[in-house]
Amino acid sequence: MAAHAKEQKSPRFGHLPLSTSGPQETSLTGNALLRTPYFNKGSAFTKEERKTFKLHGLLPPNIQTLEEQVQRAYQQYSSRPNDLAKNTFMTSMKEQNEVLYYRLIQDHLKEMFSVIYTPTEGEAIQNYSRLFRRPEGCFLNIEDQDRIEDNIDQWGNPEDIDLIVVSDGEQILGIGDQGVGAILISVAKLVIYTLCAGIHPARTLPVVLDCGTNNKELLDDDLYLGLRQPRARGEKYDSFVSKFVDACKKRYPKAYLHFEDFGLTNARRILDKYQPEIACFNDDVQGTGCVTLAAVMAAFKVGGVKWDDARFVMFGAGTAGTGIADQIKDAIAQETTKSKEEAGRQIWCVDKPGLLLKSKRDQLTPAQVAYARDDNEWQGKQHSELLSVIKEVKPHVLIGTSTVPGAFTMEVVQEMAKHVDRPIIFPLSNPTRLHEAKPQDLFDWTEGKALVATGSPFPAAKYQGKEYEISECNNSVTFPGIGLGAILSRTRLLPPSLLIAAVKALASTAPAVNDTGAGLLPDVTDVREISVQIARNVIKAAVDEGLAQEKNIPTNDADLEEWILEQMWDARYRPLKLVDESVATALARGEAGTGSHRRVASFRS
Ligand SMILES: NC(=O)c1ccc[n+]([C@@H]2O[C@H](COP(=O)([O-])OP(=O)(O)OC[C@H]3O[C@@H](n4cnc5c(N)ncnc54)[C@H](O)[C@@H]3O)[C@@H](O)[C@H]2O)c1
Ligand SMILES: O=C(O)C[C@H](O)C(=O)O
Ligand SMILES: [Mg+2]
Repeated sequence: MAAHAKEQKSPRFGHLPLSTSGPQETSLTGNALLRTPYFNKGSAFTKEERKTFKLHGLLPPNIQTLEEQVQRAYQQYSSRPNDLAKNTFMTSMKEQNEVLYYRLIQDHLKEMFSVIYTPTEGEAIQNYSRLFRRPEGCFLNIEDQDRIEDNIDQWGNPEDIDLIVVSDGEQILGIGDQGVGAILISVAKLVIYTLCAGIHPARTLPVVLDCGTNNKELLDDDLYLGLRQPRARGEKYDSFVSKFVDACKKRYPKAYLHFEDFGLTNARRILDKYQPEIACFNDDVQGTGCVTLAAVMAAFKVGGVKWDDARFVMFGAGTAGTGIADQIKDAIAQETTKSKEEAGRQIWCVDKPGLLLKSKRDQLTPAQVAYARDDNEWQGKQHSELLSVIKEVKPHVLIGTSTVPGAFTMEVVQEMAKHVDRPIIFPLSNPTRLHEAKPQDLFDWTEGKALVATGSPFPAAKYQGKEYEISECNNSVTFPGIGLGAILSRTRLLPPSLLIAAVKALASTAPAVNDTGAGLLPDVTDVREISVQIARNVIKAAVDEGLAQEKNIPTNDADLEEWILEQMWDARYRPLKLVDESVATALARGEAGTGSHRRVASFRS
């Protein structure tokens, strides 16, 4: 449901582009209001609201607070037998009452994060066509390219959408092609944006680009809801993506575009094409690169490693692996006197055939070619499997984005530990079952010396009676804050300088500076505050680069932080004001009951 950008007056800053407080206006009453999750307060509608909005007789008489509702909802949640059932419960709750949904998660963030996001969301995606109840988001398909603009158009006026998350479903987490089920990764990433950075939930749009699927199980499933045909490639695919991006630019010129879980052959190519044209971001390449770099920086502080001679092995040089390598390369070049090319030589990439070598360059993606080694460096040496590469390179850092569970064996890890004091090991493949190693094993195999962060959440590891927090090195720590900064500054583009600014903010919040057993990255419960720091740096960088289109950005840090905070959406009930349908309809520019379910509920926010 698109929220109109009613200008908000702040006592401190005057005009604010985004509104997050004050009354909300709607023409909806009775059952229509109760069935609109963005407005519905259920048992918390006040006495006056029940009268004004004709709710008498539609609700039991007792009026509850949001806190009481959270208590009840949490009991219902807890009674669900497993994580997938809990995830389904939460999806239903979101369709009933959005404020309650977000408040419930906010109050139990640590416990629920893995249920509404990775890894359980992966399971929900795999079961999309079986669990389907109500569509959520915008479904575009490659056979209906002529309708893209119309379909996109249904979601609001040009001012209404700040953020679009889009996936084509080819490489969902590490579970591969999930076809139309990818809509749920777009939805989940948007939920994280709202929870962790206060992005207004009604000003976002989840999209799936259904290009067919090569997942045989889905193609053979009678209940599969997506296009039942092989995944399109080549010109047809490119024209689909291009028409989609053009429609977004035309319809929502201010929206920031987030690409998620595209396949290896497309993810980087699409980013490279659109990065110079619009404010866009690929989470798997850039978000992962940023968070991993921040974790590496924190580990270097603990382990005393210097950028000049640090050696890195990337296991799995796909979208995420090369994205991380690029961020690390840039950091080496920045922290030392080396050129980017020299910096790249401190990174060894291993993929399916082994170490990437120049002689095989015609089989490599452009992003991989940058890391291919000279064959003569490896003449007479084993380089086709990870253990031999570890023996030769003696890396300080080993990062896994391969989707190969257990690839970091005891032998590999102990070989690494022979050569460095504090082996830095990040198994990042999601979901949990695909991790290259389990954190507890890494501690056991290295006598507690390993510095570890993982892609999905893990319990603390124990060594000799002491507990070590395992930080989640997941792009969810970075993409919300980067998005918040991009949206509030209305940056025209998102060049690397803005990402560097984001990493600096994140790295400065790292808790494990003195090896106390704390994790290498901030905890998820702190992400909202960290998002403010990240957004502040991104906004400042956008201003410095002349990219910020928002005119009223405060110039000093304290004011800037307050300005950001005032525009972050929070899960609390706001007073409702009944307006004439013609006012609301004019605002929504649509006719009630005809367009998408967003349009039906015309309102100002
Ligand atoms: N923690 C995070 O924030 C984060 C972010 C993005 C991706 N990931 C995870 O990283 C994994 C990869 O994602 P991606 O988008 O880069 O996928 P991708 O398909 O682009 O890359 C995977 C790479 O691993 C390689 N690979 C496969 N089997 C291998 C083997 N036996 N040995 C060596 N390499 C092998 C593939 O050839 C490919 O290059 C997924 O599990 C994903 O969930 C984690
Ligand atoms: O979605 C996640 O949990 C992180 C990442 O984007 C992934 O693809 O694994
Ligand atoms: Mg992803």
